[in-house]
Amino acid sequence: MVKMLSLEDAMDKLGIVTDSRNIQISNTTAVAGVVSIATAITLYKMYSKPKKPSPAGCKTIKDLPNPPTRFLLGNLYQVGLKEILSTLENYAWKYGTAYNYFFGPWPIVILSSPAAVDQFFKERPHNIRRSFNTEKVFEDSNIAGLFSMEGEQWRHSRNWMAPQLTHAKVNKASRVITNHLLALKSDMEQRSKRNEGIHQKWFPRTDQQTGSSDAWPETVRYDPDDLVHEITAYRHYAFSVIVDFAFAHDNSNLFSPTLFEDMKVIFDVVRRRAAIPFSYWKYGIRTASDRKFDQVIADLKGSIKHIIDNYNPEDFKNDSDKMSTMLESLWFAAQEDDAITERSGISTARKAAKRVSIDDVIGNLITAIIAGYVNNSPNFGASSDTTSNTLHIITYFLSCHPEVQRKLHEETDRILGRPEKRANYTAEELYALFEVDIVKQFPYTWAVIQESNRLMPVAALIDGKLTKDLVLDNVFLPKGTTVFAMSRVAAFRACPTPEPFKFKPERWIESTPEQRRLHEKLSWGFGGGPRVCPGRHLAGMELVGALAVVISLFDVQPMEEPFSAPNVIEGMDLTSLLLNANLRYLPRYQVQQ
Ligand code: HEM
Repeated sequence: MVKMLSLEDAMDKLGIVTDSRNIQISNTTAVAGVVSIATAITLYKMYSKPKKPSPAGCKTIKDLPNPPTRFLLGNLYQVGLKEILSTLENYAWKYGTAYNYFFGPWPIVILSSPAAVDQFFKERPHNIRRSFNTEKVFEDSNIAGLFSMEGEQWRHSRNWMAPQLTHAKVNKASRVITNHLLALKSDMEQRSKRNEGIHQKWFPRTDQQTGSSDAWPETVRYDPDDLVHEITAYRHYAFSVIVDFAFAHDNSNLFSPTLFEDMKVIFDVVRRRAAIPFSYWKYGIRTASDRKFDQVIADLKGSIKHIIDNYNPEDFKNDSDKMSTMLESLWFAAQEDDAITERSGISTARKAAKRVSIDDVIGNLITAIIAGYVNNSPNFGASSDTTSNTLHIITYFLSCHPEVQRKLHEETDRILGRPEKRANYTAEELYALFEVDIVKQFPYTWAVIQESNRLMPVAALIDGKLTKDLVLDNVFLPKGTTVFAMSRVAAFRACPTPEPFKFKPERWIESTPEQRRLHEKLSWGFGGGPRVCPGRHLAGMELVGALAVVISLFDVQPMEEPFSAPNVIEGMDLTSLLLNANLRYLPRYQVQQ
């Protein structure tokens, strides 16, 4: 007999608190029912529509190859969500520049020719929108911002957000990041100490062993449980820079001290909500994390409102050299104070900002944190930190390429001084050494970042749904088609320099002007077209700062592990995350205890 239980009971079992509802259902019947109805509706919609004629000479979706499918499951049986990117990329190499992948009965067109990916980026957001329910989830969660918006709303937000993140504006932020660099240095010293402790435990010095000459001293005490995957130091750094840049100006006590931890709940909840096809939380159904989410958002909004209410415009007027935070700039733009808005470099945003509501400002500031700290790709439940994962990936590449690391050390030592000296710089001393544009100041360091982004971008795949019929790379795709643009594969296909799969930062410096131009064109680590990452200049400065000032103080090496240890792999949701990359950070200077 099928056990009947109320929705409330079921949700309670799952840790979900409901308002008083008393719908009687059985688990399996309900799930089977929903799946069957959804499938039937989809199949009906797919096959009842009159087929549109495709332009002459174009392929259609039906002409595209696909990996072998199973009834109703499509290709889903072949892959877990974690391996989705590597699976889709391998198929792209096997099936070519355009193929179908079936998510159950739903075909998704996977594009990986440079021409198609380039056009995909250019067509967004007008003719291609984000797929799945990104816009709705953010909107229903009251945190709509640039990342999730579409259409006119997106254009409007982009018009006033992008000017806050220009190259010129970001260059003024080098003073802001110096303090955070010093904090990162001391975090890295801790991390170095901890990992060296593990190393010493695994490989105790044999001359300290006792026992008779025919004893078998235990010279290796490797224990994989000693290792923890954590990039907290990088996360803290990325988080404090973006919070400072967006609103706080070195005044972190404007926010709750637990904000860093609390933000995680935002990402977790948004991710979960995106995976569920209806906005359950709007109907009083709430898990503990949904309630925590509401509280964190309310606190955040309260803090931002408090900053706005207590803001003294004179502070800004009296210090014209100071970089305005995004919040200040937006505040002034909204006040229509022409003199000040011009000085803060946002006059182009003024018109757009006039119509900005406090909720728009808040939503977009939260978006900046989400996108700058965590690239939350809600479509598939992916969540991976953009800046901090990029830093982790780069340090891993450095550990595998000592000759590249040596060149990076040469550049940074030449510009900033020997490690012994610069390890003790104050924030002011460090700031004095920075040129206006630190990305240009450290060309080799920047080439290392570009090369790492080419090989392992945090977003190697970007999704979209067509809002009108389009021909992409000679394939006719009707309105409503979901496409994935495989930007990494596309960039590899047209790599203008030899050995495309190798880590060679020199290709960004020593190649011909034509090769470099092509590399830049194919460089989609920050997306492309109108929706290109507006935070890329800030991210560039953060990354160069961290590598040049902090990471280069250490000799980064892989932890010594046996062959039985798990391989380093590119773990995936939809964004890259390096797994099993355990590193040693050997200081190149005497660390003060
Ligand atoms: C290494 C660090 C970063 C990487 C690799 C990165 C990468 C990307 C990529 C690939 C996109 C395009 C996603 C898509 O179109 O679907 C994007 C969009 C975006 N990024 Fe970044 N990002 C980084 C840092 C930042 C920072 C620091 C900020 C904030 C200041 C930021 C704000 C945004 C926003 C708001 C969008 C959405 C733009 C739109 O849809 O118009 N990102 N980022």
